[in-house]
Amino acid sequence: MQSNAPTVPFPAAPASRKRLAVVLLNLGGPDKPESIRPFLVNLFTDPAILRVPGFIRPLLGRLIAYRRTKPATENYAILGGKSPLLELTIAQGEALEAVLNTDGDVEAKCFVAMRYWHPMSDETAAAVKAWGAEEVLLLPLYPQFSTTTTGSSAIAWEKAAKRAGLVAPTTTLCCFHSFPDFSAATARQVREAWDKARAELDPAIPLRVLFSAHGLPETIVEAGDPYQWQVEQTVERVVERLDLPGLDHVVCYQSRVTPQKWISPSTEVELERAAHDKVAVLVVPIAFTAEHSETLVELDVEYREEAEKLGVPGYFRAPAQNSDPGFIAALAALVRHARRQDRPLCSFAGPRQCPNRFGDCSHVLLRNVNTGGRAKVPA
Ligand SMILES: C=CC1=C(C)c2cc3[nH]c(cc4nc(cc5[nH]c(cc1n2)c(C)c5CCC(=O)O)C(CCC(=O)O)=C4C)c(C)c3C=C
Ligand SMILES: [Fe+2]
Ligand SMILES: [Fe+2]
Repeated sequence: MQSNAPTVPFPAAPASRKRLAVVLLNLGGPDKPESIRPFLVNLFTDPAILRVPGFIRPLLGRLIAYRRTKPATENYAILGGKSPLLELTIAQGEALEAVLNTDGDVEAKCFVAMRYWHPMSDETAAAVKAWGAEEVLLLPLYPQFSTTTTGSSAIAWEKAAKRAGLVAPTTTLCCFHSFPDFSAATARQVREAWDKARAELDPAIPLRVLFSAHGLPETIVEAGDPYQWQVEQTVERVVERLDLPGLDHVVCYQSRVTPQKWISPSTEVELERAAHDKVAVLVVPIAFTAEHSETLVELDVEYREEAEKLGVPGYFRAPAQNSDPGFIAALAALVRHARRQDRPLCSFAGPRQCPNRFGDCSHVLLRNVNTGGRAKVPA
């Protein structure tokens, strides 16, 4: 894992080992209380998030950010005034880099490019160039593709790479919602959390799994965003591997922050239903791969309190992946597949096509942004 600001020239790589920069894409979070407002301004002025005519966006985005600052500040105060996301992402990068460098054919280095707070794409693209990358792989830490997350980050990276003069061939991975190694690693963590919850809970009380994903405004899904469909796919694959026949489970959506209609059911409504049905819940974050405010505050504090108030007879939470070795091994497998470009990583099926802007990638996620080359489509 390389700091984004190299101060000394890097030594040349041995001739046979290509320099592969793996750029981990994530959303980012404030590093101190004063960063909360500008972080929110960056987020709400992104056209992928605030879909209004361009001339209104700067003003409206700032207004929404201004109104969101107080609740966000209260949330981050619980976490010491900052988001843990960068530290956790750096740790994921270090772990991934160690695994990738056991391969003989590459010299891999992981970088982090956050979308709305530092290090952002411009700094990272400059660092990747300074390191002398011969190949770049953009690896989103979002399992499911959304135009609001991976799509937005990929667009930001493309512009930043141009500004930095980074010309190394670049591959973008759009998603890994159904990637078997990812499903298996996630299922292992969920199963462990299930067994622990079951051991603590009165055997007479049923336990329901709430797979809780970040929500999206309905209009974004209606416009073709595959996120919700991919979340459902992830849940199906994970449940298949849990080996808990007849498991009572549901997919629900958290973190609504705008007044529009968001996709449903909400996690709050599912807590009400659990209270009504007198079942305990195991909440599993299914669209975040690292802990941050929406898991550590929303799930662990707010929803837990709400569940208690509603009389839900038990509240348990499975951890996000963070640097779980199984998850890191799955990321390494994804990187290897992506480099070989010989396997379909996207199971976005049928006539619907993955609307990521790097092409009509039905079944194929990868495209070489700089050269226009396509991944091979398997027969
Ligand atoms: C319209 C607003 C938002 C959409 C759409 C949205 C989509 C989306 N976000 C994530 C993952 C994360 N979101 C995070 C923070 C965050 N997100 C929004 C708004 C939207 N997100 C806000 C306003 C914030 C800031 C925090 C807050 O005010 O509550 C984070 C990082 C948080 C941290 O602690 O670091 C992540 C990660 C996904 C997966 C997603 C859609 C698929
Ligand atoms: Fe978000
Ligand atoms: Fe796709």
